[in-house]
Amino acid sequence: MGAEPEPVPVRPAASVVLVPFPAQGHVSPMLRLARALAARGVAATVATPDFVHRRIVAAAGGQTGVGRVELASIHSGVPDDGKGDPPGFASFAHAMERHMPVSLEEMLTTRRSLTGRNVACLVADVLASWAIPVADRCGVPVVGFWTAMLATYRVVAAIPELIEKGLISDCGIPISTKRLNNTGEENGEEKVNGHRQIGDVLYVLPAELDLSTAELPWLVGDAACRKSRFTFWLRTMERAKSLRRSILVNSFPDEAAGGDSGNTPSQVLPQALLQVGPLPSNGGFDCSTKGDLLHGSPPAENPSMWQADETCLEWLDQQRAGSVIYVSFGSWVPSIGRDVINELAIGLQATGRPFLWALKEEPSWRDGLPEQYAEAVAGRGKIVAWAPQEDVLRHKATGCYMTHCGWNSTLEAIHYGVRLLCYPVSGDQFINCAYIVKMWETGMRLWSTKRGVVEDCVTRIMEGDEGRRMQEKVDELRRRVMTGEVRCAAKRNLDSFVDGIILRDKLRVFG
Ligand SMILES: O=c1ccn([C@@H]2O[C@H](COP(=O)(O)OP(=O)(O)O[C@H]3O[C@H](CO)[C@@H](O)[C@H](O)[C@H]3O)[C@@H](O)[C@H]2O)c(=O)[nH]1
Repeated sequence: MGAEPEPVPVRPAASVVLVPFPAQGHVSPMLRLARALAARGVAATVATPDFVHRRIVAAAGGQTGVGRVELASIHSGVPDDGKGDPPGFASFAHAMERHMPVSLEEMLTTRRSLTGRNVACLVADVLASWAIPVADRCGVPVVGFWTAMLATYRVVAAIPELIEKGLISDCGIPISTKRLNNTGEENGEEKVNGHRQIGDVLYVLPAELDLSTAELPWLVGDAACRKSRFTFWLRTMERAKSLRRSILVNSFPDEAAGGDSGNTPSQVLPQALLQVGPLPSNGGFDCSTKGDLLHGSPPAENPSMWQADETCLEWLDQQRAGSVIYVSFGSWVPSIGRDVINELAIGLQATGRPFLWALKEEPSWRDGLPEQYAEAVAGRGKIVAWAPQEDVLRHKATGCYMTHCGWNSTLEAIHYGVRLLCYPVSGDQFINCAYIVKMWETGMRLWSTKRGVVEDCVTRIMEGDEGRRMQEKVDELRRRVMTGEVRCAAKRNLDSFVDGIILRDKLRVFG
């Protein structure tokens, strides 16, 4: 990041507690938000369940702070020895409703009795909606934080309408494979005032995305898993309704610019949605013409739950500029399957190009590799458990990124101007992929990991005119998002949120 963090007043203006959902893709942006608040003079504490806290403190070298941000632990009751992968959703879903509220309530009341002041605001990840009633009970104003695209928020907020219009059952299962953003033309509908009329379909997304009901975010895993994810979403969105003040969104203003926005209806939501992204990793926010574009300085240390393998960077130093395929499926997706991994491995080998693959050490991922694969690709293919991803993306050797389209990865690729090969797996990744491929044209979809398809797509993105056009498009998007008016608008949203906290804390009234 190029921008220097802003100077901070000696005495914090107000204190804020931030509660992320306990997954890497949520903890990282919450830490960034906390750093941005700290850079504006607010005392920020990121409170995570003990099983996350242990890992990020270990990654931060035993320190209970990152920069000026304090790290605090919430008792979860989830058995964990702090080693290996953190517990998954099934293990902590119960803890979020039963154990963690008690611990957070104690934290908020203890802080009040120690300082004589209420915490000025609690920022709750919308997916950590369990924290909202706790804040209400403690009389602490609460604001939401959405770590993904605003478009995805619109889709989940539209669940009641999706049910009402018969697109999904009341368990969230698609009733037909209708397009989510059907243009409606086949139904003889007309555009009125630039917006298509809502008929038996719902226009929550721009038409050119062409998403189907089979790509809805809660359709994860088998039938039982889908049902429980949908129940989770229903509860989450019910609680989100009480977030009357605002929801901060880690996306950039004008996500859909360049598309046919006439097809996107205005959806009435109960709160202001403030786009404040991409949140910088060091708390600074530079919206000059140069903006946060600089490649020179490294991203600030943001500890993750796994130790990054720093040998990646020496290895990248030895590769030709723009020659490396970086491959990662993030932190939160279930294994894509043994056969799929096997074909992908053979396809990557067949490209004859250097590749760096962040592949989890779990057998469900690694067992898919062909026998003696490491030896077969030695010198050209490097496989690590966890890469220093931002450093990898900003490295001049990196030519393209094969990704699951997690939103943080998507933002990081925009920030560092890297073209994408998209292999969405679950959740919001299909929506992100549709934006990348159809709206921004900064990547192409890898429909299968069959060796021939991998070889063909890698060649097209790395050498062809198609790939060159994508590079131009991603450079253009990067400039639009990281500099000038869009960047300034994100900064203004963040500043007005902070001014609101400080002012209302002074007046001891919020809302
Ligand atoms: O080897 C690695 C792999 C990942 N990362 C980092 O981990 C984060 C991964 O985030 P993301 O790309 O969003 O993927 P997930 O961790 O899988 O994120 C979950 O949360 C996101 C935000 O809500 C959703 O968009 C995703 O679909 C969901 O899977 C990014 O900051 C990466 O830089 C590393 O540092 N090293």
